[in-house]
Amino acid sequence: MEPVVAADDVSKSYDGTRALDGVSLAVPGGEVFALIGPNGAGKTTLVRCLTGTATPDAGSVSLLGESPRESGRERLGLLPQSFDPPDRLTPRELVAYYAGLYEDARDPADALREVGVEPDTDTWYGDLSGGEQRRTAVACALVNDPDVLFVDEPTTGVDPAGRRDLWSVFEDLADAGTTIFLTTHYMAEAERLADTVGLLADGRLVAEGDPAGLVAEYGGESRVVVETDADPGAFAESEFAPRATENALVFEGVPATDIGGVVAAFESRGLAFGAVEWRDPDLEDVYLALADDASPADAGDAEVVR
Ligand SMILES: Nc1ncnc2c1ncn2[C@@H]1O[C@H](COP(=O)(O)OP(=O)(O)OP(=O)(O)O)[C@@H](O)[C@H]1O
Repeated sequence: MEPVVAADDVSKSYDGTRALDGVSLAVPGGEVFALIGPNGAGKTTLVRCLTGTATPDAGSVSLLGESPRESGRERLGLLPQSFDPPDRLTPRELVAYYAGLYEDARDPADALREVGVEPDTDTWYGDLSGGEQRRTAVACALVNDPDVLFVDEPTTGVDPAGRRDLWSVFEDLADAGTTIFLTTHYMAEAERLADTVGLLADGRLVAEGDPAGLVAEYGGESRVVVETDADPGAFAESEFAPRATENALVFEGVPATDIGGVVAAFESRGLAFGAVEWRDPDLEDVYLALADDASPADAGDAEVVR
């Protein structure tokens, strides 16, 4: 079956900055694709190419089987990363404005309720909290009941409970057959929602696959994470070779039964430490392993993990 969203060897530069460098992907109908990657990796540029608001310098894109500029706008929902509507509109007025652009739109109040915004509020958009603004923006993107929905960082600025509410909204849409293309900096969001995750780094898709497959391939082993300021060098003469993160040391490959050994190693060295956690690797570990060392020189074609 023809993919709903497709990119074939897409490249795009801005004034000498190569934002996309030979990206290919295909999203089948009804799937959720999550694009992750560091700031400046090219995610928004890819979304813009796929939705027809930017034109690739090379390669081709298709949306619902057509050039994005030609595919009917009533079938597409788009929440751009920066959405800056007039401040002096209530959420209902704003969503009604978007509904008015389509022949057959949903009831604005229903769309607002779905994303958790009170449709009868008199508060202007400009006075809503950042999270309420983002939810209202999501309501604008889905008011035309699109077949394919692009959401560029939809939950940035939304509090954890609100984020989970929006995840349920996206899950319900996906269950009803909507194809969703999501970009996010929240790995838990990608892990929960996506059928397929693509990791973009320096304009190249360096890995692609289902979340569990990516974790199995790149996430490494289970690990003990110890909150501490201690230097990993303190363990040079030990059986452990920890790696430092911002506020912790990570002891990879240590089974749960050996937590005591790690704790004893801290105590015998007189090193201060806080919380001790044993956990399996997750998508964040994949991201840290791949996004950090991807460079244009060493990023080959995306390795597909299924
Ligand atoms: N309109 C533009 N003019 C010039 N450079 C641009 C433009 N849009 C993007 N870029 C550059 O292209 C690169 C990719 O940017 P892009 O916004 O696509 O990344 P991103 O992955 O979405 O980043 P973020 O996670 O910070 O939103 C960056 O180096 C950015 O500065």
